[in-house]
Amino acid sequence: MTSPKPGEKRQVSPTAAPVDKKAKLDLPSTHREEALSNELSSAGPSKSSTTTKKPSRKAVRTAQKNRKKLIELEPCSRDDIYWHEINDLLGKDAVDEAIEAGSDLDAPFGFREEVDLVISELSSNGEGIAKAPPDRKPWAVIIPFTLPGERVRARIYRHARLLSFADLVSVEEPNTDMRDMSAVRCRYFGTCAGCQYQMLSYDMQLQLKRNVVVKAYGMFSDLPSTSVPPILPTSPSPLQYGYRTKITPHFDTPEKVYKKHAKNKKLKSDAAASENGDAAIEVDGAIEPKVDIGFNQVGKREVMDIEECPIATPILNEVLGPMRERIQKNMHLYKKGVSLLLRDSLEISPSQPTLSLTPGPSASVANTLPHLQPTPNSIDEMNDLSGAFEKHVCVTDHRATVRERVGTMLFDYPGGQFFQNNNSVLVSLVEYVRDAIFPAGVPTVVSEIVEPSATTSTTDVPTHLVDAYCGSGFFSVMLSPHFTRVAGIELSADAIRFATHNASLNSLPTTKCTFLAGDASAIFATVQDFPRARTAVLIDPPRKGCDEAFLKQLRDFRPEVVVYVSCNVHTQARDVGALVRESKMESEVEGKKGIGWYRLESVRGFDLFPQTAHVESVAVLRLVK
Ligand SMILES: C[S@@+](CC[C@H](N)C(=O)[O-])C[C@H]1O[C@@H](n2cnc3c(N)ncnc32)[C@H](O)[C@@H]1O
Repeated sequence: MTSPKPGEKRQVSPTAAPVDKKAKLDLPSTHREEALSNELSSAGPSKSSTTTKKPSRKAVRTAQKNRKKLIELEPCSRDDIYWHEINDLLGKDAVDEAIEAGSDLDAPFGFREEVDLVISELSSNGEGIAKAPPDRKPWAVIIPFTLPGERVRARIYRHARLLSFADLVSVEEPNTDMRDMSAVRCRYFGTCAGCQYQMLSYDMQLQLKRNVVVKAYGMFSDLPSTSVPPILPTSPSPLQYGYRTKITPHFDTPEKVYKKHAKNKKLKSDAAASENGDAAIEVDGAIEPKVDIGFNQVGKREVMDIEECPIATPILNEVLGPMRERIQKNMHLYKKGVSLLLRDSLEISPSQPTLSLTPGPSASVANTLPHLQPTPNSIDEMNDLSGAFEKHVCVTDHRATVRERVGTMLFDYPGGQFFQNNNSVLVSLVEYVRDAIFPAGVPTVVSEIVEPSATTSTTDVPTHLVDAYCGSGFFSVMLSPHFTRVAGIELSADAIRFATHNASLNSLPTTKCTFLAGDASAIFATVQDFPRARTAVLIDPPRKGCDEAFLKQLRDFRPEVVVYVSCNVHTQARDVGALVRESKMESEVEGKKGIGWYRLESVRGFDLFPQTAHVESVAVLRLVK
């Protein structure tokens, strides 16, 4: 038996024994999932079945579901990435052996056991990975905030397949070439799940992100190494703190917190307060207990109370404090937990044209606090333009209109919709995409619609742009000066309304940019009049990447150049690999030899998320004949 590919199914006996989670939790040094896996591996009618109560169907189903969850991984998901990394770290033989023996879910650690480990490498998810000590069976451990070569003490809290997760207790021997704790700016670093890399120099962060791109193409593209060009150095973000234009702090259901507090503290006034479904009391003018409002704690579902986030823009931090106080005072009014929205916006003056969802407020009114700060699209622009100082406000309403400036263009979009989160890097990102589409140099700005003749050769520069997954038209509008026609498609009808509005906000001719609400694959039917040899297709899908239907339509359309932008380099590598392979196979079919295939020309990471392990990736594919 060989180690299964991610997502490959393993049979689970329908007679698997039931799991009494509570009882297993009480076992000393035994973790819930370890207990679960032990139960499951003893599947089959038990010898003592005459004395043991028959498991209920529900219990069997739950046990099977839990096992399945640990084994059948969503391809390219976080867990699937770990699985690939573990296979590399432990070696195929060890993995196959454990699967063969059926011990791939039996962890060699107890729940909350503390172990000394040496970190072997960094996972693409940002944590250190260590091998279990030599006196244990081959197993891997994931520990956040650790670096390769470090000797650390860690406390195990969860198991998966051939893998355990642990909290970092202490770094016994730090990697002093990499770790610089004086660089850390956030007091919650090491506990908050938001940032992974504050202890690293920025150059080191960029190097690590390049490694993630390299590994992603190795793990998921399924291309020979000769088909993957050397991954380019990661493009830096001009701002490394104070860049994030959107944050979503949240809090849990207050009632739960009150009940827990009441139970723990046994407050005298609990009974009275509980009668109102509210165990909060006023102590010296302050509401007790305070509900934590902030971000998730690393490795836990618990929310941490965080009053400031140094990667967020200044206006968001200014608003966060008073907002938290207001909510805390009125916490008893909340029946459920809430995810708050704070979005950095330029103030929209009442005289300026804008669009909003229903009659909701825009960035000119309500829920905003003004703040003067430079618009950090480019340092040159900031220095050169006298109007570079614009008023920033914080939008907290999902339906309110947010405005951002990128270079010379303005964008409006609803607060709850997608927009790139790091404004400071967007001009360089667009310029990179533009230069990839026009490798011989950017043509003079195209101001009029001049349809190319039908006899154009493939060496002609692109004149048409398809913007798939276009959101509120960011790439369409930014790149429109270089094309005669632009067509965008996007699932969200609201985003499409804003894309159309953004074209007019930036005075683009109405005939130049057209936007369609629908599934991305529907775009190709609407651009049949676009000359394929002079069309560039830009793809910027959500994290899950493109589906088969879209990739098939794209190959059928066969544009001259494809630029694939993604916040998930793993699904990007998968899709790019498929595009290269399938297009090559198609081009080798008798009678189709002239259609050409896609060569992966370049891949480069962009750092849209400094201090975190995330990386945006831009892949460029060109049709070769
Ligand atoms: C990463 S965002 C990119 C948005 C835009 N390119 C930008 O830079 O602002 C991905 C977008 O794809 C949209 N989307 C998701 N699934 C889609 C689908 N099947 N077809 C078209 N658009 C889709 C989402 O609504 C989201 O706006």
